[in-house]
Amino acid sequence: MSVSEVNLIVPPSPYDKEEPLLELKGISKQFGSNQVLDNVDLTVMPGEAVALIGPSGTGKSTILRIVAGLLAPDSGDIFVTGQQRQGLIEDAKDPINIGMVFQQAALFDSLTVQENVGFSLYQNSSLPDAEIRELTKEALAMVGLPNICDRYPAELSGGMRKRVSFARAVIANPQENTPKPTLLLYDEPTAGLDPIASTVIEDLIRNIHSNRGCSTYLIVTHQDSTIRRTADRVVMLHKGSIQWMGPVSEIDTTPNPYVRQFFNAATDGPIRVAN
Ligand SMILES: Nc1ncnc2c1ncn2[C@@H]1O[C@H](COP(=O)(O)OP(=O)(O)OP(=O)(O)O)[C@@H](O)[C@H]1O
Repeated sequence: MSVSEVNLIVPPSPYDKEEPLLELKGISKQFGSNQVLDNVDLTVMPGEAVALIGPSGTGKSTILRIVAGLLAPDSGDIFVTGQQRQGLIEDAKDPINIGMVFQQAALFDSLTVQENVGFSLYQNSSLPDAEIRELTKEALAMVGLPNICDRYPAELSGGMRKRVSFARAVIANPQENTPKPTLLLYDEPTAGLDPIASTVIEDLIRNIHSNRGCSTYLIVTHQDSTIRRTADRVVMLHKGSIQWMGPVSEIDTTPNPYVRQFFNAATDGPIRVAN
């Protein structure tokens, strides 16, 4: 079965399309004396596919971890479907599902693929084992890996592990009364993959995106093909501040010097490379 033949596992969003799904207002974060984010404002509308780009160490993953509720900003406000976030994800649940796909697939080595994908349902639902198994099978079929339930992460290639982590991020609990929209956060999903494996992942991201329930995502990537093939809008970060944002169709035409330098891979320009 191909990825495109598989049905949605997350129901459609009941939310008003006009309300931002996510708003970051004046977000700052410092680690010791290192000012990593400096007054970042970012709005993501339902259905948007946004790529966060910029040189290494510029705060992209830090933004994802703040959006996921894993890290608290020093200052600034976070609104999720208009509701102000209080504390971290462990303190209060968000009104939407926020799933994060980490750079290193972050699977538990001692658990099977099936147990990894169903992990949140085993932890947070009272569903019987057989139903969780069925849901994990569907999620694995969605990422094009229908027959690997009983394998262990160590037995998979890097690309397969990433696809398993996608399945884990999109699995939904059918016991939740109100269907919630999902915001997916991808941290360098194609890093370290060969060009063909990258294309598989990019297609998968787009495919999950076209399913309405998981239609919004923020993706951090350095890869030119991943930016062009997965994003509608691009946000360029440099030293913790947004330097440019615009549609992906403008990355080759904007005169913005940061964008020009980044896509030309030039050493000359406002982005200074640490030696
Ligand atoms: N928990 C932490 N403690 C101290 N410093 C941190 C911590 N997390 C991140 N940093 C620092 O914050 C800066 C930004 O890191 P971040 O991972 O957000 O950058 P990035 O833009 O995602 O980089 P890359 O493209 O290389 O992944 C780096 O200098 C990093 O060393």
